[in-house]
Amino acid sequence: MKNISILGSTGSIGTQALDVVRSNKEKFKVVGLTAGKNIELLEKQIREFNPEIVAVMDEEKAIELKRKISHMDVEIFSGIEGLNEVATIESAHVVLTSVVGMVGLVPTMKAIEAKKDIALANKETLVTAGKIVMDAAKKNKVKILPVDSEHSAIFQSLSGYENKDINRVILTASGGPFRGLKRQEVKDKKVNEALKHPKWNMGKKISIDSATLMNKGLEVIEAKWLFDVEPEQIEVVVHPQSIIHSMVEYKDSSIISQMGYPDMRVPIQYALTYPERMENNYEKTDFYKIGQLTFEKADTQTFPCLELAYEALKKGGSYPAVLNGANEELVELYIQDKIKFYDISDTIKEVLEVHDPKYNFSVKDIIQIDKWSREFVKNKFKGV
Ligand SMILES: NC(=O)C1=CN([C@@H]2O[C@H](COP(=O)(O)OP(=O)(O)OC[C@H]3O[C@@H](n4cnc5c(N)ncnc54)[C@H](OP(=O)(O)O)[C@@H]3O)[C@@H](O)[C@H]2O)C=CC1
Ligand SMILES: CC(=O)[C@@H](O)[C@H](O)COP(=O)(O)O
Ligand SMILES: [Mn+2]
Repeated sequence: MKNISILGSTGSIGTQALDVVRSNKEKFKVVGLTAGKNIELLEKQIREFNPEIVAVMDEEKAIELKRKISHMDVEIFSGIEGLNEVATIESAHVVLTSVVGMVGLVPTMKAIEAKKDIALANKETLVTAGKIVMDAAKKNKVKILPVDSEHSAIFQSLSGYENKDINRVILTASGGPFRGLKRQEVKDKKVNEALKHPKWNMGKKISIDSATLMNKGLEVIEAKWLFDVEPEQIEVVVHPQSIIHSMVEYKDSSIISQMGYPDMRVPIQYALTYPERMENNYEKTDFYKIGQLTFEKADTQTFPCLELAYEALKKGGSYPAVLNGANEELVELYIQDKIKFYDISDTIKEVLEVHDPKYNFSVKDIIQIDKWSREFVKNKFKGV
């Protein structure tokens, strides 16, 4: 039996992970769950999966939940300390980090220090503090098992090979809902259209990131830390069918990829069963229905966020954390219809230009730098 704690169990990844558990109750036991504020869904999950402890980020919602289920045998925590409790629960073997945003960094570090293997969906953790996280994982001898579909694909395509054998990793991108459009056509697009991802049903923040291509930029940075490759070895290829989830080219020019019908339960399951594979009844890939697998260059004129992420990665140090913090704030403003599509990339460009970088930093420093970047955005759009 593998015991799992899920940080962000009420989200897109969290609920799909619980679906994997639901179909395999003899293999997995849920010991911890967390939500941001959706206590209605969390309560249902508690009733179904009977965890030992749960946490709700929002303090008032945590109190409300305690009142509602006071008769049940589950401890309820709140705030970031609550997330840390769920991340470090004694009985957990693996912690799935599926909260959205850099708020996942501290609980992930706590889980690593408590020697839990990490099934990592929360890419912002590696974007902001990749070196610190990977060093801590090495020191504590814990595995970081990628959940993000592209990184799971690379991880699977790497089996048995060493880093020195790699020429490049090729991240595939769907191109997002605005693929093929030009700046003039994209500039006034509203959130409802940006949320219509062509292939995946995901949370709002990552869906907007897909529309701007920042998701691919964050994934380039995530790949650097997970696979110890240089920015020049990471290539992005637009592949609108989202069947090839990513690829590795080796020094002998062979390319190995992982493919399949786009369903996040597959990489989630693999991270939870690794190194074993487990049967499931998910949709199988029908190549005759798909017909063609096509490839395009990413349009970085229309979607500058991808280049901005490469630039932040190449500059190194605290630049990726600044890029991420600003992006999180800007995406939230865009979702609230307070700013326009190109305010996102324009502002990230500005904040990267004025940032005074740090090259040696702790998690505490990164939290400060993240805050500074968010303040930059808040000041720029004060009063909107
Ligand atoms: N969805 C996908 O297919 C993929 C997602 N990812 C990554 O996985 C992560 C999760 O994405 P996704 O599941 O789509 O996101 P969702 O928005 O669907 O879910 C986010 C989860 O985090 C919780 N949460 C939100 N804000 C906070 C906060 N401030 N503090 C604590 N908990 C919070 C939410 O709680 P509540 O419901 O109460 O708001 C929810 O449980 C992201 O980093 C994303 O980039 C990676 C690859 C694919
Ligand atoms: C499912 C997943 O891993 C997402 O990150 C997805 O890849 C987003 O698609 P884009 O390629 O459009 O960013
Ligand atoms: Mn992805």
